Amino acid sequence: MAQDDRQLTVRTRGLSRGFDGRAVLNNIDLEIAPGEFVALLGRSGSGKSTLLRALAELDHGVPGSGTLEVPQKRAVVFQDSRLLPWARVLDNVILGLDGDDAAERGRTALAEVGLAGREKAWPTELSGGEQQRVSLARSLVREPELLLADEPFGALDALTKIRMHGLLQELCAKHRPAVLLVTHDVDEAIALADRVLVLDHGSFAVELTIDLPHPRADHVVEIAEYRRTLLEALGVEVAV
Ligand SMILES: Nc1ncnc2c1ncn2[C@@H]1O[C@H](COP(=O)(O)OP(=O)(O)OP(=O)(O)O)[C@@H](O)[C@H]1O
Repeated sequence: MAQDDRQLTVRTRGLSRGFDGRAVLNNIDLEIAPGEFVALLGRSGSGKSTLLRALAELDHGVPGSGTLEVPQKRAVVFQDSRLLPWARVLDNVILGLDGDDAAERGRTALAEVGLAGREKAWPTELSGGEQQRVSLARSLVREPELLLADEPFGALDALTKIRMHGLLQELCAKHRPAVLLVTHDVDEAIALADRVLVLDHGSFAVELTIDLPHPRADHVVEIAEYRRTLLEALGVEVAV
């Protein structure tokens, strides 16, 4: 089959973005297949969020060029859950949804993220991890073909983060959105992704397929090898 005939959820060609005359993304060709989970690593300032915002079409006014194909049915999750403080949890989840069954769908999504019974809570009554669960439910209820996540677990403690990895993995296995996860965490990328990309100086320096079944934690030898490859690509010396 010719390459361009493949069914893809994301396709960029020659995507470039820059600020103040300085190139941040340089001719990026990115393809994400339906249901594929891609993690994006890169040093601070390498352009990860710039790429994610371009895919979310949240970068109007940013100078750039290239083409971008993304589905309309997409959702974005940020490090900060961005819940509306004056709306109860269920209302946050279904805000803007049409249909008589919106509340029912919202309840189902909340149950899926482990928050059944918390529909009437205010966001401030929830822990950081619970707020991120609500944020995931708000995305899920929209049945996105593409989930864009910008360091969604970056502010969580280590244990909560591991639980959230399990939850996200479970939700993705069930709903099969294509995912682009921006993260600083090499272990998170290896735990979750089918493919890891390392962004450096505006283009992909490394592309690594994580060829392990889920759950992955027991595959310590392979994980160590992937880890070494990715840390080297990020310029971190690994002394073992
Ligand atoms: N709105 C903006 N105006 C000017 N420069 C910007 C703007 N947004 C991003 N930049 C610059 O573009 C570069 C890439 O930023 P970006 O936020 O995409 O990096 P990142 O890899 O996500 O970083 P981090 O890991 O620290 O979040 C940085 O040098 C940043 O200062």
